[in-house]
Amino acid sequence: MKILSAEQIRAADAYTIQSQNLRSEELMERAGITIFNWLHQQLNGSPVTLHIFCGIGNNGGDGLVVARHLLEHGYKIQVYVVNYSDKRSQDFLINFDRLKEQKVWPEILKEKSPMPDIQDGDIVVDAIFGTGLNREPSPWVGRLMQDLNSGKNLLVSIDIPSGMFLDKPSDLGRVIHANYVLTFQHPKLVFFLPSTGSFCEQWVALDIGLDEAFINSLDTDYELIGYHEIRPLYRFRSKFSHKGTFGHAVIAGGSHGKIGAIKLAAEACLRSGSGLVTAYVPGCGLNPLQSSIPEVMVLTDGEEKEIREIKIPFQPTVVGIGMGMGTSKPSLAAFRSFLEGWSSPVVVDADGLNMLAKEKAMLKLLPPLSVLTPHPGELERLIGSWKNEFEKLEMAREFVKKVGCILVIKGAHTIVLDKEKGYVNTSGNPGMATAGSGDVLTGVITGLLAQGYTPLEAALMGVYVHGRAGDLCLQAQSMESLTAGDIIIQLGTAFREFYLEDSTQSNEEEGE
Ligand SMILES: NC(=O)C1=CN([C@@H]2O[C@H](COP(=O)(O)OP(=O)(O)OC[C@H]3O[C@@H](n4cnc5c(N)ncnc54)[C@H](O)[C@@H]3O)[C@@H](O)[C@H]2O)[C@@H](O)CC1
Ligand SMILES: Nc1ncnc2c1ncn2[C@@H]1O[C@H](COP(=O)(O)OP(=O)(O)O)[C@@H](O)[C@H]1O
Ligand SMILES: [K+]
Repeated sequence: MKILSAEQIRAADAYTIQSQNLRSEELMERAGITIFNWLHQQLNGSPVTLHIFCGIGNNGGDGLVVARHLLEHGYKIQVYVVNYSDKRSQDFLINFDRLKEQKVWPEILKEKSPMPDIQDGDIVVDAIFGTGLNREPSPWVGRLMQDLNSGKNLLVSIDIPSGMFLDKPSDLGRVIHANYVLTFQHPKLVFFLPSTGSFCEQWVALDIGLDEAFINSLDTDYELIGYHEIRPLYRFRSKFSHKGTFGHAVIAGGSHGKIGAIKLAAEACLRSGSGLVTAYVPGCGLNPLQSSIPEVMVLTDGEEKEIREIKIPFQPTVVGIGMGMGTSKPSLAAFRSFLEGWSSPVVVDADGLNMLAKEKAMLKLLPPLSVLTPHPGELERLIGSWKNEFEKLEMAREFVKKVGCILVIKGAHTIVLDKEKGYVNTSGNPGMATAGSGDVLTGVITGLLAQGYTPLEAALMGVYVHGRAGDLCLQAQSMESLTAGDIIIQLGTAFREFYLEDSTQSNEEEGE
C-alpha cells in the first residue's frame, strides 16, 4: 500500500473532487460519515460522552461532521472549537452552521479559556489539526493538548494526531497522544517511525472513496508491506526441482562463545528453503554445529577461536556473513580479502557491518545489490548520527545510492531501502526484541537469495516472513518467552500461508 506525502494527499483529494464531480464539502461529509460509522460500530449506542475538539480548518470541519452524526444517532456530545486562528476554512464554516441548525453551539476555546470539564472514561475526539499543520501550534494549544493527553480518556484522532507534521520532526510536547488514529485511506509514514509512532498506538485507514487509480499512479517514496504485497513474490516449486535448484548458501562468522549466532542463521537459512547450507566458522564451531544441525555442512579455517581466512573451496550461490564474527584485525583482513574476490551479492550483518564501519573503504568492495541488515546502533556506525528520524532516512537513502546496496533498517517497523524507495514492514512484535532474532533474519534473507529471489525480493520477503513467524509464536506463548529459535520453528507456517488461498493474514488497513 502506498504511503503518501502531504502534497500527494492534497493532490489525491483535489483529483477526487474533480473526477467525481464533488464539492469539497461533499468529500468532507463522506470523510466525517466514515469516521462516524467506525465510532458507531465500536460504541454501539453506548451512553458515554464524546468531547470533540475541532480546529478551524478542514480537520476541524471533519470533527464537526462527526459531531452532527453522533448527535443524530443519540450520542451525548460536547463540541469545542480550538480557535487558534481567525481563518476558518469554507467547509468548516458550512459545517459549523449545520451544527448550529441542530441547536448545538460549540464552546469557543481561546488562549485564556479554562480547560473543559472532562470526566474519566469520557471519549475525546481530536480534530484540532490535520495534514494542514504548517508551523508549531501556539503554546496555549500545546498546553491544551498536554491536558488532553494527561486525562484518563480514550483519545481518538481524526486523520493524524494533532500537532504532528507529516514530513518533518514535530515538537512532541505539542502532539496529541492518540489511542486510535482514524486516517483516510492510506496510512502516513509517521505512524511507523519510532519517535512519532508511539503517539499513534493503533491506526485504522478508512476508505473515503479517494481515486485509487490516481493514487496508484503516484510515485511515492514509501510503501507499506504486508501479506498482500509479499504473496505475489512467492515462487512455487516445480515438481522436478532438486536441491541443486535452490542454491548453496554459505553462512560465515562466529567466534569463540558466539557460535550460536551461526547456528541460528544457518538453520533459518535452511528452513527458508536454501537447497544446501554450509557454515563457515573457526574450529571451535565444528562440533557444536555438526551435532546441533546435521543438515548443515561445516567448513573451518584452521584457526580455533576466530576467523582469519575465508577460503571457500566451491562457488556458493550467496554468502551471509558477519554474525558473531568479532572485529579483530585478522578477521577484518579476512573479510576484506573475501570481498576482493567475491562478485555476487552478499548479506552482511552484525560484526560484518561493524567491520565495514571501521574501514569504510571496504564499502566499495561490496558487490552491487548486497543486502546490509543493521539495527539502529550498527546503522549509526555506518552512516553517522542523525538529529531526527527524517534526517536518518535521508542519510540512509544517500548511503544506499552511494554504495549501491539494499539496506534493511531493523526495528519495530523494519524499513527496506533500495535506490528507488523505502518499504515499511508491518509484521513482527516486541517479543522479537530478543537475542539472536537478527541472526535469524540474516539466515532467512540468505536462504531466499540462494533460491534465486532478487536481492530486493529476498529482503522484502525475508523481513515480512521473519516478522510473521514472530507473530505466529504468540499464538502459543508470550512476548517475554519468545526466543530466536522459536521464530525459526514458525517459519514453516509463515511460508505455508503463501499457498493458502484464503489466508486470514495481516489486514493492512489496521495496525498497532
Ligand atoms: N481537502 C479535502 O478535500 C479533505 C480534507 N480533509 C481533512 O482536512 C485536513 C486538512 O485540512 P486543512 O488543510 O484545512 O488543515 P488543518 O485542518 O490541518 O489545519 C488548519 C489550518 O490552520 C492553519 N495552521 C496550520 N498550522 C497552524 C498553526 N500551528 N497555528 C495556527 N494555524 C495553523 C493552516 O493554514 C491550516 O489550513 C485533513 O487532515 C483531513 O482531516 C478531509 O475532510 C477529507 C477531504
Ligand atoms: N519491537 C519490535 N517489533 C517488531 N520487531 C522487532 C522489535 N524489536 C526487534 N524486532 C526485530 O528483531 C530483530 C532484532 O535484530 P537484532 O537487533 O540484530 O538482534 P540480534 O543482534 O540479537 O540478532 C530485527 O529483525 C527487528 O526488526
Ligand atoms: K487530528
